[in-house]
Amino acid sequence: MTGMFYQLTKGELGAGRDQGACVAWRTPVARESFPRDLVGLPRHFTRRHSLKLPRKILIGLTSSPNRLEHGKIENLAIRSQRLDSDGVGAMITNRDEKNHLSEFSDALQTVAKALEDVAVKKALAQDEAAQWKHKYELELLRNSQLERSIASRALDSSRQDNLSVTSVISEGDIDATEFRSSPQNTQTRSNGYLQYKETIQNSKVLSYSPDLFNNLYLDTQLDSKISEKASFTLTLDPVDERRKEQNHDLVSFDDGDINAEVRSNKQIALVWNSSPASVFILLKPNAAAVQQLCEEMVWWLREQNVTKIYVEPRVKAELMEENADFEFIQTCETEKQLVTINKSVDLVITLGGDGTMLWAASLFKGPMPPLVAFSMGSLGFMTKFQSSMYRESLQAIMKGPAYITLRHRLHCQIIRHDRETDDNTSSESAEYLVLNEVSIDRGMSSALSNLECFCDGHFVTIVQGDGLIISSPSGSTAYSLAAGGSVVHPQVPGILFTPICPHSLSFRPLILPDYVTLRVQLPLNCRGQAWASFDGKGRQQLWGGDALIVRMSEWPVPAVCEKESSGDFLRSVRESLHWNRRNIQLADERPSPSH
Ligand SMILES: NC(=O)c1ccc[n+]([C@@H]2O[C@H](COP(=O)([O-])OP(=O)(O)OC[C@H]3O[C@@H](n4cnc5c(N)ncnc54)[C@H](O)[C@@H]3O)[C@@H](O)[C@H]2O)c1
Ligand SMILES: Nc1ncnc2c1ncn2[C@@H]1O[C@H](COP(=O)(O)OP(=O)(O)OP(=O)(O)O)[C@@H](O)[C@H]1O
Repeated sequence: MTGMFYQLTKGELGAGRDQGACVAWRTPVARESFPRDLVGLPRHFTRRHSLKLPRKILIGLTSSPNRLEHGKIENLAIRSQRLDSDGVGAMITNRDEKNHLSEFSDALQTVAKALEDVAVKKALAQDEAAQWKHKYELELLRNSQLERSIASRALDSSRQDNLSVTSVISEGDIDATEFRSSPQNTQTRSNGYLQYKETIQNSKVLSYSPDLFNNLYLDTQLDSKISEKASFTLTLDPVDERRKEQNHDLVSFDDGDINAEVRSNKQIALVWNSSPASVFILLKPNAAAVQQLCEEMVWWLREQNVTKIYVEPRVKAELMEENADFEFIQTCETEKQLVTINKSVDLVITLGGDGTMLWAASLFKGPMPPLVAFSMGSLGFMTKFQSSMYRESLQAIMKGPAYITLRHRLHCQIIRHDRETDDNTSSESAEYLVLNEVSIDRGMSSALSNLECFCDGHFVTIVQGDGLIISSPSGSTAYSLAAGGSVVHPQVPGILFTPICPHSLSFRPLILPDYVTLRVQLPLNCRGQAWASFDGKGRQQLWGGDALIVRMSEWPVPAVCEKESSGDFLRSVRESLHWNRRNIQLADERPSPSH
């Protein structure tokens, strides 16, 4: 035997030919020693980073080093260069054929390492590109906000009061960018979800200007008229006296001892600076009771001096069918108008179940006004307000203060693999904001899904099963719960990583910190298809080479609490999910020894 060559094509181990001296090596030992991580590793690498993997890798064993060097080794060397500067390292020479198996195994390990390194480099490069893109977009948004503010001043000096509020308040824009991208920056993360700038870092007050809720994300071409939204202030823990003395550093270094007295346990209260006067009501469709309540609520809101009431076009048509007097209700016909509505809405009200709340959140593809969710569904985990008490509840909320749960959303981006150029950086991409989760499943395919997962560029695992759920804490009680994920309080900053029916005994769900960027990609050679769903909607098919990038969004859903964040959450866990429901054990009827 002069030599043996093994071809690695599409992640499969096969046998090649060396000048007619080929030995087909298909023993179980060789297969077992084939490193698992190598199977299905991405083989599509951008030209920009020169990380394109070869379609075929040759691994040679020979008893003649010279032949390797001057024969097939040429082929190997070329491929090695493409793979990594360190080379494949799989060319092994061995005069002792008995040791071939172990040498071959070592060689494969080396190749696996090289492949993994390249995959990690690629993921890092793409994550970095995504982060830069994101920073760039934020910068654009800030600039356009600034420009609008300047234009507004020039246009109308009589609105000076409003403008001065805006300029002061703009210091306190809620923005989660820094804390996400900077895990080390514990100071700015001291309040969990809120990040506010130096000037007000210790003031315990976050203020929202009307401009804050303009839908900057979607459209910057809208009119630059001064918004008529009511302004308000979000105050950290104004009521709880016990916590007044606490400073907001997550970690303090007093006396050189590191302690963490204050964690992300703040309650957030909303205080209106001026009364809310415009409301957007969203209804669950095809429910007579919901429509009836909406009609009642509209008249009542008018009595409360709510001057602008918006509904969806479908709802306006239904209301007008009932009573032509509803003409005053406003609506939108186009997406652009919807954005304009978002700019001037003080409060969003949903009448329905959790699905209606998800629907409402999906309409706001950027900042969102406070949301009050009335329960008119079957489960109502997140919809804590009783519809029969809407007058009392809305009166209290519009007077303020009201507790708020900032329900964080996930920003998801699909990056399509360009099948023509064989890379996936240049193709079009679609973006989504989800309140619950993005799930990737195998759709109609009967094959195992095969999803390669990276976290901040680090290889995590390959999901082989029905799919994967990447969930927000709010979504932890939805699909993720059904797949065995932990129930997480909505104010715990994290991202849930929950497999769906993994074909493995040891694949436990994970909870990752909220600053990470996750990347899930389909190998080019995947057998089945995959589908991504966003809060159970908008299904998108993913093909081999496509990737999904998920990170925490900076635009949460500020949900008004019925009582306060923890009280509402625990009540839902007990009453909606019947968590730990069990008959209480009977008391011991024997007298205790002391009696
Ligand atoms: N196997 C499952 O449990 C499963 C499967 C698919 C989708 N879902 C969930 O359904 C959601 C879409 O909801 P929908 O109302 O539009 O669809 P839907 O009408 O199919 O209802 C899904 C159910 O999940 C509940 N739900 C939704 N969000 C919740 C949350 N955050 N906490 C607790 N319960 C919640 C709803 O109250 C409803 O009863 C998806 O985001 C997904 O989480 C669950
Ligand atoms: N305004 C809307 N427009 C279109 N679809 C909507 C709207 N509101 C709700 N939906 C959809 O209608 C479906 C049912 O709504 P919802 O979940 O609120 O009711 P439910 O199932 O009775 O309540 P629960 O979620 O408490 O079980 C959901 O899939 C939701 O996405």
